Amino acid sequence: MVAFTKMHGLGNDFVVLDERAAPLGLTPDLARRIADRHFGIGCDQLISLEAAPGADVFIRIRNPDGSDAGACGNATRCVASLIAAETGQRQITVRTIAGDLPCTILRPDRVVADMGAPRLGWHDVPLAEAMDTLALPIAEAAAACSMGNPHATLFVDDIAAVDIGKDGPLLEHHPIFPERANIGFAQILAPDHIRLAMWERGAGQTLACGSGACAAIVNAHRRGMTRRRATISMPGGDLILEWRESDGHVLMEGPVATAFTGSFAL
Ligand SMILES: N[C@H](CCC[C@H](N)C(=O)O)C(=O)O
Repeated sequence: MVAFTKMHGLGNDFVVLDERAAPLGLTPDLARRIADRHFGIGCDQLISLEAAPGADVFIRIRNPDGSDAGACGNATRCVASLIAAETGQRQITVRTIAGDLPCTILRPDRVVADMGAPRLGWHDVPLAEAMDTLALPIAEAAAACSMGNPHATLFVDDIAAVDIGKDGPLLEHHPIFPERANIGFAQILAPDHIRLAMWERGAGQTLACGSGACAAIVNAHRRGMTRRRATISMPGGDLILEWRESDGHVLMEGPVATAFTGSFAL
């Protein structure tokens, strides 16, 4: 039997598997089956912990469609809290394929993750051809950046008027995004408050997305719509984001929770 921990950040939920001692031999098909909410355990992302010399842990991030992701803000905070509970450390470095992310444990259920610096060039996202990442030709007000994974933020007047289940998948698969993209619909409520709804690449609509919240503050500030620090309210709750002026890193503060633990036969 394989033990798992079911965690979430703002309802963005994860099956966390510990592969530090030995790999489980997961394949995209197995990942899809574990992530299935009816025939499996169910989650927005499947997270594998792996040993990481020089960091506290490496996380491999898989979507419910079996694809890999380079970043996951909510899982980064969740895993940091898990490792902190094991080690008693207050500072945890979570390694991802996109880099090392230093995390600070504020409380057992509240973590700040340094998500690193966004990448703002069209080829970084990536986009299909050279263009201004602040003005994508897919909507009136749309901007893109990479947080280690591709994000587009569409600024809308009223999120309630958006048909996310229709527009989300169309934009995720738009030819402008050769690796697809995570799509955020953002409504500016105040210079320090953004409402955000997410359509995630490979996962669909989720209650929250940490890297999407990072992209929202970066893109909103670049467009002159917000300050560098804001509360991002998503259906699952609030994150506090700061795009730090001194080094350009994005800091994300928010809650983490363990829902339950269990085991299953692979
Ligand atoms: N939920 C995650 C992001 C998952 C991104 C994934 N859907 C991708 O393909 O990049 C977060 O909290 O940042």
